[in-house]
Amino acid sequence: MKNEDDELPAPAGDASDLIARSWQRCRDAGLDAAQALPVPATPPKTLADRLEANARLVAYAQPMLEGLYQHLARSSSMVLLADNAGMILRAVGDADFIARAARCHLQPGAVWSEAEMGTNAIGTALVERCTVAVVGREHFLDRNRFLTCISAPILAPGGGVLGVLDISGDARVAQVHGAALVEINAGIIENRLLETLPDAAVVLRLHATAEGLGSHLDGLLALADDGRCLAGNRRLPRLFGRPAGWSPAGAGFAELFATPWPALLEHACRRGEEPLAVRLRHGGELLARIGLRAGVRSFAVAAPPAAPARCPLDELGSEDPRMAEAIRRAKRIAECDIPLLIQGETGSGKEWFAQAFHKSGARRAAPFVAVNCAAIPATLIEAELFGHVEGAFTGARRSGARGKIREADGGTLFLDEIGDMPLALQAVLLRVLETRRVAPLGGHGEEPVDFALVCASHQPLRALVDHGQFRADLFFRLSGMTVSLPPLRERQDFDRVVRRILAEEAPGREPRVAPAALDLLRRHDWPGNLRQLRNVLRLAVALLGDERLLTPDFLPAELLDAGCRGHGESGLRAVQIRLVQETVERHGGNISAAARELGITRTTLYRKLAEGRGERGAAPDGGGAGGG
Ligand SMILES: Nc1ncnc2c1ncn2[C@@H]1O[C@H](COP(=O)(O)OP(=O)(O)OP(=O)(O)O)[C@@H](O)[C@H]1O
Repeated sequence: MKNEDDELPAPAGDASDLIARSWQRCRDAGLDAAQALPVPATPPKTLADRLEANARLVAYAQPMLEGLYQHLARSSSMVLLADNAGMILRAVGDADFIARAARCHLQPGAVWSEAEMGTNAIGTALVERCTVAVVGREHFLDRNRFLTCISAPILAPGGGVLGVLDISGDARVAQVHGAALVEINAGIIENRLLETLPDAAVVLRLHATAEGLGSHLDGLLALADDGRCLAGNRRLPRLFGRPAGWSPAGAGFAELFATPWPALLEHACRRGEEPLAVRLRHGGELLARIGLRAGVRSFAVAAPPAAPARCPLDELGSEDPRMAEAIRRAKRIAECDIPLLIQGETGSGKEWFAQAFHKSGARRAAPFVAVNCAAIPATLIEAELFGHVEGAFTGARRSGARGKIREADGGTLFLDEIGDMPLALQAVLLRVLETRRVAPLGGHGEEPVDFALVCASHQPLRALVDHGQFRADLFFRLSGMTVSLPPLRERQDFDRVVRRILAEEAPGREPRVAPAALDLLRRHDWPGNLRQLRNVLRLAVALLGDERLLTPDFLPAELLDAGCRGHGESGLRAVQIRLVQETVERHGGNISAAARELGITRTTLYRKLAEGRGERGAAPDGGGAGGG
């Protein structure tokens, strides 16, 4: 039988010093080409941590992974993203090849550094900091020789390597143009990271010719609002006649350009993205397209509102560990344009969370536009989101409509219950997210839009993807960062939540909550979560009038019945007893008055009091507090 290895490409004799250097490093490190596959050592938590630490990288790389894979589809290959330690973070590819690759741990969570896996494109690109192809038997470890891998490093805006973009495939299938593909796409990811740097107020795209401006060959320069240079992309040094690896970070605008900074801003404000010829300090001229970042668009005219003293996300109740974790994660990306997905039961505060997220970011001065995908008939969502021109369809508004996406331009679009969005529309939304352009129904042209995206769902979106009800590519696009809000019944800061809502509902006269009432509230299941709690407390405050003590009498009767279900009969009995004791106390020991108020007989009331004292023979009557 023919050995599969015989069909593999042999290492090109002088294939490269680069491969030879890598093999030497492997030998020096004591790696053995025949070594067995170790048991995977990475616990899933580590992968989750790395995904979180690299949230911006993952968010901007994901569309590139999918786009690249479309080029390669059905060619026994996959596209991978690894972090700067070589850990694979994401993989998109043929199901068959993914399964084969998993046999040598080429999968998310595995570390493909040279030290772990010998010469391989990911690990070797990280060491050599350049695009690397490792073909078949060029791999140091025997078990990896069925692969051909091509990787390009992804450089951080401020310098250093952030990660690696890789195409891996069957060594018998030639990866034509693979190196160019990974390199171009790595450059595009770098550009997106630079364009969205949280501190950048202005991003210049520079090119020597008008025809070349706007392509992936542009030099990019990110600047703060005072003209200080923050970072440049890998094409910038050549445009400024500097050596590769030169960084503009820290330089003032006037150190690089002879054109004055205010003139540049004025041009941007008056002429938008129309190219401007800018003079360089050391001679020569480049064409510049000036991008003013959303949220700071009007900074040349008026300063953007200052960030609030306390982060709005912190106001949501960070005393609960799960809320604190959700807040901590969201705060990490609040200043960047990474899509946030909020999962949580109905009424658990997803929209409030989204609003606080918006107010915590650079777009806080721009609109927050919410769309509930479950509340709009499927036939109308498209017009609602994308807008329509006059008479685009029967029933269309005569004047047309801008559509929610264009209303959110510059700000944040919140898509609630995204899981309910029809599949056909998911494809349209994906296109808008990819192109950042929107075409109103019945119109001819597309318009550019710029918004941060926050989505929410009470259904686990991942499960919808697994059942084919939600597009996987859209899911990855939406979930740059996912946070889960705990249901109210599981919140450890329940008492504080009650007090906070009471303070909001009865400002200046916050009532005290009697222990029995708090007990009742704590025991309830709260299927409607914060919304339901607020409604219950709002009603209680209305009934209280001038009274200052919120007792169980002010709570809806069904709270007692429904809420205690599932807590067992003894729990129910304890609540009933506490309720009876409190009522008697409030009536100064007047049993008849208390029984009248509770709607039970005096005998039942005595029995409850006896039960409370732990006296024998006090049988429960089995009814609710109002029975007897
Ligand atoms: N952090 C909070 N503190 C106090 N009350 C809150 C908080 N968050 C939400 N609420 C209350 O709960 C109500 C519902 O909140 P929200 O609309 O954000 O929930 P949701 O999870 O988006 O609900 P749905 O799943 O039905 O869309 C709000 O109107 C508000 O009264």
